[in-house]
Amino acid sequence: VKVRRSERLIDMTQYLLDHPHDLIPLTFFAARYGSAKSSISEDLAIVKKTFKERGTGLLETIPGAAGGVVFTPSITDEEAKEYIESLAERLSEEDRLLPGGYVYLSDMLGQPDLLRKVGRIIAAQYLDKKVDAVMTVATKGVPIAQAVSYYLNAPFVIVRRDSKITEGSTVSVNYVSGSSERIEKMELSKRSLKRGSRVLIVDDFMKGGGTVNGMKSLIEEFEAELVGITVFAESKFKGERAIDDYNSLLFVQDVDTSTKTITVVPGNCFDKE
Ligand SMILES: O=P(O)(O)OC[C@H]1C[C@H](OP(=O)(O)OP(=O)(O)O)[C@H](O)[C@@H]1O
Repeated sequence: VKVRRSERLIDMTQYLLDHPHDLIPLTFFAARYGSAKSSISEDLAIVKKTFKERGTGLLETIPGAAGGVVFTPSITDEEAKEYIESLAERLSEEDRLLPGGYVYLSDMLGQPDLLRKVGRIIAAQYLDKKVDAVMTVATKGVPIAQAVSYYLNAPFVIVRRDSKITEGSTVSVNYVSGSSERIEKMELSKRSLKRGSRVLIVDDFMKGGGTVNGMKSLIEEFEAELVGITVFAESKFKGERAIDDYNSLLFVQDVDTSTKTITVVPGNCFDKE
């Protein structure tokens, strides 16, 4: 039975949003709606135009028999900036300062709407890159990595600071935990990453940068490739950070221990444009 255009457009949009980065042949949609490929092409042109105008993402058409369409989620700079500014404001208002200059984020990092938006914002930073895996360290980085992995349609891998037999054989590295000048160990199951994988590092918070540095050396141990680093928030760090090329969504600019207040502003991710 033939499906009307208005219904096709709604269902096709939903399908594309649910299958980011998948190559979907036109014949799939033609069969799904009992329509000619030419009608499907016209439908997709409408979706492509609307996605572009609304900043939903890119809809690329791959020509040829093995061709089809690929949806790559994105977000406009304006929408991302506006959202991050609202997060900065929220973080500055509430009592979130922890000892050692850390900031309490766990409530925010458990909110589905925040994770959806942050996942989309971070994934959009790597729109033009190929990412085979998203790497983070247990525990607070995990929800962010999962959100980003949805939008990139790439698996996420969890680096751990403790050994578990359920992880099988692992590769481990020692790293200096910047904030505490302590030598720590982190490890990743050997099964997690193939050689040559292109890996994006995400984490919830960066202080001394030791943790991110540890993940960088793990990626080298796996003979994989670092695509980029994005942290949800970073704090000022007096010492020398061993990482210079990273993105942060938020920056804890000022910490006043007497009034227990912090000033949070948007991070460096907008400076790079
Ligand atoms: O830049 P650094 O000085 O290395 O600090 C950033 C680390 C510390 C903190 O993790 P923890 O709160 O220690 O551990 P978990 O994420 O498991 O809560 C945070 O999630 C980053 O991973």
